[in-house]
Formats: sequence, C-alpha cells, structure tokens
Amino acid sequence: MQEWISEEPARILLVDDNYGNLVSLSAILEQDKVELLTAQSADHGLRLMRDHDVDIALLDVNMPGKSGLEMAREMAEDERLAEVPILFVTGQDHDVDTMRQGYEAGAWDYIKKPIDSHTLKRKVQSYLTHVRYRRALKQANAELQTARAYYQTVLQTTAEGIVVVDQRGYLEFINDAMCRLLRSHSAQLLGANLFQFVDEEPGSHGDLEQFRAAIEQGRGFQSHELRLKIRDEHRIPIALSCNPLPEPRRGAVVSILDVSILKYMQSQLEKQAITDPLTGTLNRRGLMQAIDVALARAQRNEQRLALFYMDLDGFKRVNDSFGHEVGDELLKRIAQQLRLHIRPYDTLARLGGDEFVALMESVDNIEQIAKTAEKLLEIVSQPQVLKGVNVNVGVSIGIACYPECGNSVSAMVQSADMAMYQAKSEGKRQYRFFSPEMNGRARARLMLESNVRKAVSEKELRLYYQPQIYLDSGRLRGFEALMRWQQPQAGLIQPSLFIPILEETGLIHAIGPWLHESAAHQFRQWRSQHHETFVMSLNVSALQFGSAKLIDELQRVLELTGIDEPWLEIEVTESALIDNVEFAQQQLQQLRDLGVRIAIDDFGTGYSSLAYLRELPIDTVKIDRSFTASMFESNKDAVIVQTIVELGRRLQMEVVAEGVETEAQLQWLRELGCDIAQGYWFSRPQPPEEFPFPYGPFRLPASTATE
Ligand SMILES: Nc1nc2c(ncn2[C@@H]2O[C@H](COP(=O)(O)O[C@H]3[C@@H](O)[C@H](n4cnc5c(=O)[nH]c(N)nc54)O[C@@H]3COP(=O)(O)O)[C@@H](O)[C@H]2O)c(=O)[nH]1
Repeated sequence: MQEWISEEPARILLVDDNYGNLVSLSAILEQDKVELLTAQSADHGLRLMRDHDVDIALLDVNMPGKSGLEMAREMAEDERLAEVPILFVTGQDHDVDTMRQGYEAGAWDYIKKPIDSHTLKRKVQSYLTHVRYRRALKQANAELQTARAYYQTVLQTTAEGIVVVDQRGYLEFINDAMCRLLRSHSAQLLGANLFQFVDEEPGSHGDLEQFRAAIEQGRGFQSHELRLKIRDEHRIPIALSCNPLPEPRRGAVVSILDVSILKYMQSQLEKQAITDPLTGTLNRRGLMQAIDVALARAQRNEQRLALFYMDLDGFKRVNDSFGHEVGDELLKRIAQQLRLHIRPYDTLARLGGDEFVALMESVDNIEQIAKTAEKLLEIVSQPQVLKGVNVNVGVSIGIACYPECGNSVSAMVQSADMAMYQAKSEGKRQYRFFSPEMNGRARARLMLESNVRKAVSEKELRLYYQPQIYLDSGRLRGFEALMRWQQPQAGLIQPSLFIPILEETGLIHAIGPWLHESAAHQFRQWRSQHHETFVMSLNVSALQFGSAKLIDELQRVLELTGIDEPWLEIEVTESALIDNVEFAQQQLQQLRDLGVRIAIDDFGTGYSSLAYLRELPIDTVKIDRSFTASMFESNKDAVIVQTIVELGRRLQMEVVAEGVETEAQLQWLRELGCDIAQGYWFSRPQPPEEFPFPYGPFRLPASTATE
C-alpha cells in the first residue's frame, strides 16, 4: 500500500456510532505512521482525547446521545482540545444553517459519505500539515519568548548602560542601568537624543565628533574621553563603545560604563607618583612636570620664571643629634612654612633629603626674586621647637631664572643647583643667582672629579712626610703624613685641590684604609732604624672623624704594626669637634682608650672654645701657620701665639707651632716656651725616601740652643 503520509507519525480519532463506518474509515486511513483511535460515542471520543494527544478528529455528526456537534462544542471549551482540527463526516446534505452551526461549533471541514478515499486522505493530510506548522510555530514562539526573557534579563541586570539609537542618535531602547546612570525613567528618555547627554573631557581629541560620525555611518567606535551629563548638574567620565546594528536595521547599540571610580583611582595613583609622602609637596618627578608646563607658559606669555633650589644647612646635625623623627618633623614644618610664604599658585617640591625647590611664575624683576630669597632664608632660619627640643637650621639657596638660564627643565634645575652649591661653598645661609661663570667652574669641577676618581683607582695618591722638632733639644718629635696626588701629566698636586672632592664624593672613606696602613707601615720601618720613639700624625677630616668605622680602622692599624707605644696621633680641626660635641667626646675617648693621641689642628682659626679644651681629651694643640707667619707684623697675632703657648703649658698639652719658615720665628717661639715646631725651616713635606734615618737631632741656632 502506498503511504499517503510522508512526514511524522500522526494520531487520528474516529468517532461514529456505526461500527461499519469506523471499519471503512480505518481501512482508508490505516498505514504505518498513523495511529487510529476509534470510539462509538462522543463521550468515549472525548475521554480518548483527554488521555492522548490527538492530531485530528473525524466526527460523525448524528449520533445517539451526544451528537458530533455537541462533542465539538465541548472540545472548544477545553483549552487543550480546542485546537484539534475537526472534520465532520456526514451522510446527508446539510442545509446552510446546519453547516454554519457545525463551523461555529469548531468544524474545520465536512466530508460526505460515501467517502471518497482520495479526498479524505488529501484533506486529512492537509490538516495534519497545518497542525504541525501550528505546533512548530507555537514552539518557536515559546523559544523566542524564553530567549527574549533571557536577553531582557541580561540587558536589564548588567551594570553597563546599554542603549539602541537610530542613525541620528535618537534613543529606541534604554536599559535599567542607563536609566539609573541618567537618573531618569525609560519613558522619559525614549525618543530623546543620546547626544544631549554626552560631551567630551577637556583636552579630548575630538572624540564626540568621531562618535557622532560612527553612529551616522554605521561604524564601530570606542572612547575613554567622553562624559555623561547627568541632568545638566554634573558630568561623569565614561567608557563608551558603539557597534552598528545588523542589517537591515540602521542604528547602533551603545554601551556606556561609569568609570568615575576607575578615573579617581587612576588620578590618585598619578597624584601619589608625583607627591612627596612626607611633606605632601611635589616630589622630583612632579617638579619636573611642573617646570615643563611653567616654562611653556612663560615662553607663551613672555614672562620671567624663578627656580629656588634650597638645601638645608645643619640638617644632618639635627638628624644625628635628635633622631630621624625630629628630622622628619622639621622637614614637614619647613614645608608648611615655605608653602605659607610663597604665592598659592607657586610650586613647592622636596627632592628628597633636605632639598626643597620653589618655582615662582610671572615674577617681574630680579629685586622681587632677591626679596623672596631673603624671605625664604628668614623663614627656614627661624628656631623651631619640635617634640620638646629646640632645633635650628639654615638654608643655602641657588636661583635660576628663565629666560636667563635657558629654556629647558634640566638647564634650569642644574643652574639653580650650581648656584646653591656656590652659596654653600661661600659660607652657607645665603642665596646666589646662577651666573655663566659658575657653569664654567662646575664643568672644571666635574672634570677634576672624574680625574680624582681615576687617581684613586690608578693608585696615584702618595703620602709625603713633614718632621716636627722639639725646640729644646732639636730632637725629632714625629712626622705629619700629608697626602699628595702624583698626576701623570700635571705632576704633584696639593691636597687642598683634591681632598674636598674626595670628601664630597665619599671617596675619602675608600682611601682611608690605604692611607692609614701606608703611614703605619712607614712608621714601623723608620722605628726599626730610629733609636727613640716618635709620633706619626694623621690628618682626619670632619667627615672621617664622623665615621663610625674610624675606631675599628685605627685599631686594625695599631694591631698591624704591633708596636706598643703611643705612636699614633690624629689631627682634627675645631669645626669637626664643634659640630657635635657629645659625639666628639665619645669618639675621642674611644681613641684615647686605644692609645691614640689627639691633636687640635689649625687652632685659633675656628671656634677656639676654651670649654672644649677643658672637656675633650686633647694632647696637642697646633698653632695655625697663619699666626706664625704674621706674628712679627701683627701684634694681635703675636699675642694669640703667646696665649696659645701659655694655655697649652697650663693645661699640660703639647703645643706645636706650624709654618715655621725663619730662624727668627724659631727663636721667638723658643723664647715663648713653645714645645715643638714644624715648617719649611726644618723640612718641606717630602717623600719617605728623602729622609735619612735615624733622623736628627737638628742643630738649632746657637744663641738659643743652650737656653
Ligand atoms: N684629611 C686629610 N687631610 C689632609 C691630608 N693630607 C693633607 N691634608 C690637609 O690638606 C691641607 C693642606 O695640606 P698641605 O698642602 O700638605 O699643607 C701642609 C704643609 O705642606 C703646609 N706647611 C707646612 N710647613 C709649612 C711652612 O713652613 N710654610 C707653608 N706655607 N706651609 C707649610 O701646611 C700644611 C699642614 O697643615 P696642617 O694639616 O694644618 O698641619 C691641610 O690642612 C691638611 O690638613 C690627609 O691625608 N687627610
């Protein structure tokens, strides 16, 4: 039998009180893919329909009891059965009214007996197809509803504002997040134009126009430079992304994210990157940016700019004496006071340590700048009480001006730095304007500095020795070791030229061990040839004296020589002691405990405080050679020399007169009772091989040698 249904299986209900009709209908419709349900009454048919999903029902119109029409009406009232197509099978010609009643009851069609099998099959197949389409449509519709609900949920619950706009920017859809961002309702917003809510960040590169063009031309676009205007009250930064709608729709989907927090965090990070955490002023990086901007502005407006480079004087002493907490407090206090005394729009920065920079824009003339510098000097020099202690520092200021000092950030900073250095080296607590000569000096210094570094690494430094002689006997008291630089091209270089550089670069610490060892080695060699003990004096600068390593270093040297005599003497200047008397006292005592003798160098040129002669463990006082040189010309200098000699005698300290060049000086010092002399009259400082050992005694002028 040829199959008349080519699609899915179908379930067909046949209802007829006549069993024969049921059999013949079944015979026509029967085939593999069809399941036939038969009933001989309407009620039975209804039961079957409630128990099974029926695709189509063929009902006899006239049946005893409940008719086909009544069954159809009952089906219409049942939601599940109402959609099942009904074909009335009838044996009579019905009038129009009866037919209409049938259709009203739910009939889809009529089929007349005797039944033409071909017509029946075609009709049944056509209604089955219809049923399937309807079911598929329903299914698709249900799926669509689900998808819609899904996307609706996504759209409405996302934190991103999402809108759909037409090509001119009019809003066609707006999600809840976007309504919340704009603090409005979708009903109020739909139909409005998106561009009335968007503007651009100052300094943006035309992002608003590009966004408008992208919407009009159906292109994608992204920006982080746009802002959302909220009720014309304020603006929030947004990240915006737009994508064109798929064809044939015109317009775009725009997603908008509030990035206020992100931008705030970003700005905080940027702020931190340019701020000094201790004082809250700008740091070096911030300052460089500020100078850059200020220079551009000054160029544009043809105005003068002044950069004040400030380095505190005596800050290290505060830190060493009172601790870092007080040091930090002082830096904070100074920053506050500087801020109060510069104009609100001027820039203040700390470059780390005790260096501050103030940048002043639109300054009219040099006098105004000088007045400001004087004010800054005065502010910083004010005594402060911090954590219960009195603190006093000063400041050295270097000033560089635009346009005089060039138009680059580095030129300005370097010039001000050089001028500050000049102010420091000329006595501190003052200000200096940068001058081109400073530049030349700075270059020369830089060259010298690199050469000094080379001198250390290439071992070009030497020790020369100058003898010290007892004035009563002419015997050798000892030697002062003096450093020299044997420069291959320039020859012998005096220490006043290179020792300051060794100190500023910290190289003095690197050469310390070599220097001490060389002197000790020399002493041991000479001591083995000399019949009496003598002293070896080493110069120790303020920086070396302040080093915590000095004691260990000298102990090592003493152990190295293994000579159990008080042979080692160190010469320190008054300024090295006066900087921190408490520390000096401890340091000197430790040296004394090691058996090291202490000499005060250049006595009379510094503070000459009698109190420290009493409090500090001092063995020797050296009269500065400037007094020796002028004691015959200046009565005052003669009195000073006489007083120092007298003081030494009374305090039981040895007195060494430096710079003795003439016999007359020698004679007079002997008459005064000065113990020891050192100077060219005996010998210039010389390399060790120039001294014959045993050395001395010196034959002193006859008239006085006998006294
Ligand atoms: N920290 C260190 N400082 C050192 C070291 N070596 C030297 N120095 C210091 O350098 C300063 C200059 O020293 P120098 O040029 O060697 O001058 C010394 C003598 O040459 C000079 N002198 C000695 N006698 C005379 C004289 O009769 N006339 C005259 N015009 N000059 C003379 O005096 C200097 C010795 O001075 P002083 O040290 O004060 O005793 C100098 O201050 C050294 O301290 C070093 O290794 N480390």
